[in-house]
Amino acid sequence: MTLTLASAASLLSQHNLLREVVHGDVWQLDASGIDGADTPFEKLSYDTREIAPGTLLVCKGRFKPEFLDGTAEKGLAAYVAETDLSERTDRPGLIVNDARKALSLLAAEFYDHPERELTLVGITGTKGKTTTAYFTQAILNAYSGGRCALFSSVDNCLDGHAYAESDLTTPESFDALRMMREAVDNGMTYLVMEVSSQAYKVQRVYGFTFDVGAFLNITPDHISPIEHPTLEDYLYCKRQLIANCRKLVLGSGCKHINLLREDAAAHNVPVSEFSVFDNLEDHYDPEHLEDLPATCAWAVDCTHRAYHMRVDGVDLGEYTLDLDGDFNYRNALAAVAIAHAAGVPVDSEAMHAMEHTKVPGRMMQYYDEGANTVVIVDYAHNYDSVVKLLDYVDVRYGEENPGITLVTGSAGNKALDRREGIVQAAQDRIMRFVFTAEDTDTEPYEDICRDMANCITNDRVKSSTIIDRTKAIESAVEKARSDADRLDVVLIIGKGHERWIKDLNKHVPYEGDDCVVERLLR
Ligand SMILES: CC(=O)N[C@H]1[C@@H](OP(=O)(O)OP(=O)(O)OC[C@H]2O[C@@H](n3ccc(=O)[nH]c3=O)[C@H](O)[C@@H]2O)O[C@H](CO)[C@@H](O)[C@@H]1O[C@H](C)C(=O)N[C@@H](C)C(=O)N[C@H](CCC(=O)O)C(=O)O
Ligand SMILES: Nc1ncnc2c1ncn2[C@@H]1O[C@H](COP(=O)(O)OP(=O)(O)OP(=O)(O)O)[C@@H](O)[C@H]1O
Repeated sequence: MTLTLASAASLLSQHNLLREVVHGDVWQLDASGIDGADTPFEKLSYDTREIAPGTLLVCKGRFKPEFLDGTAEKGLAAYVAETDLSERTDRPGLIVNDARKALSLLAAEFYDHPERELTLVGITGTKGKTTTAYFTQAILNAYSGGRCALFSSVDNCLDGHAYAESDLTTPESFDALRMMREAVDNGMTYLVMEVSSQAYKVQRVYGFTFDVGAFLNITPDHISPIEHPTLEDYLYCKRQLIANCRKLVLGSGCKHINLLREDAAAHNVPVSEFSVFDNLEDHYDPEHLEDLPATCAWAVDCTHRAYHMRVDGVDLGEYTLDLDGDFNYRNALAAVAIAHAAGVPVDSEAMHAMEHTKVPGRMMQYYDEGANTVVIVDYAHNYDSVVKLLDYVDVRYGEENPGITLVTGSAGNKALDRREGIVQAAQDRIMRFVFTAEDTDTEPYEDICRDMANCITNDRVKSSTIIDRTKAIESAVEKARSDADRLDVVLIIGKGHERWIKDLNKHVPYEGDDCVVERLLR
């Protein structure tokens, strides 16, 4: 479909976004009288640095009028903005109530609605989005012969098998639609994407309807001046996925679950809830398994190395994942329920496809038997995920009473609640903290580590700060290996497989937690 000034004005008007069309001193509702109003735009962009001849520019967010200087020479055809920018450009402007919503609608039109050619799966939740998205993609790929694309906070995949590092958990709407078009042109029929609360806050998924939406869980996170002012706002944004999906897969036990059910009922969205039990006998009579929830999983034995799964009342048998942790079995059950809601029959072999899926930087375990040491590199970085990680250590290694060291930092300038959360989750269960650098913007690493150390209230736990992350890991691992009499578990969290650390919000090259550990244990 071609996008012109006249058709863009008409689309924005239909969605009650258009205030007026400005061209010099002339302000009007009808764009058709403007020279070139029916000439197709060659390009759509939200960045002046990307302008080429025939570009329609959408000015959004913290856009500055001076960015327009010199854009006429580069080929700016017209712009969309929330204010009249005629003082900086003689190009016509579509003045709108919400430029981010406009960007999403215009991009869908510009790329000829690729979202309509894909079965769209959107996954939200505080924790488990990436893992569940990878698991779901594995099932849908197995079912469709490799026709499932993925947008995740780790990587994007537009052809079912090649992965490229991503910037955001949920891409900007324009980028999402551009990549969807590429995915469709590559023959993809499914897209699994993570949907962050920010995505709804800043309209990155405006106008999208997900064939299946999944709401995994909600725990405090992402509360800061640049994300969400309150937990209520965080949850409110996440809840928008329910209003914008056709079927909902919902994690039972979610806080405020009644509100989430009400959301689904208010929007006529059918709900499939899933539950996970550590120990089935504590909850159900093994003689009456017909009483079980339709979609659930339970640990096969006390080692939790395998789970039994049941979906929509059908027994799927035992699952053993390549990724340890009860939480990953919960993510796996979510993926199976999502795939079923997306049309995969419960008895399809594809339902087992995620058993050998690994997710970069999640639950990577290393053993040094000679030194009686286990090292785990994981992406836990808030209260709940650290609790869950320590629960796993307890189930797997608890009998050996290990000495646990936690190597952790926390994000600078945002998600401020994580600092206290991580310390509180761990301080009564570990031997030692090593505080270190994690991604920051302007806030110094030293201040973040000091903040975390100041949250310690248990005076039995040891702590030290080594800002250089490589050195922090080296020190923690070497210390653990020096004492072979007792089992040591070193948990290195918050960066996963990332090969950079952000300073001043810019990527600074970094060896990677997993690579440091592999080098040390070689
Ligand atoms: C708060 C927020 O959503 N910010 C995002 C947003 O910023 P923005 O629109 O204000 O953009 P900006 O960078 O200030 O610039 C304003 C506009 O001027 C344009 N520009 C800029 C310079 C220039 O010379 N010319 C020009 O036209 C920019 O392209 C932009 O369109 O748009 C940018 C790209 O369009 C995003 O990169 C940026 O995300 C920031 C970096 C970010 O990190 N956001 C985090 C909080 C986030 O979204 N996280 C969630 C969460 C994750 C989770 O659950 O783990 C996520 O989905 O990733
Ligand atoms: N279902 C879950 N419940 C609680 N914690 C989980 C769950 N799944 C994973 N985790 C923990 O959270 C970490 C991040 O997992 P994952 O990347 O899948 O979640 P995410 O929602 O994408 O996270 P984020 O938005 O913070 O990047 C894992 O390394 C693990 O420690």
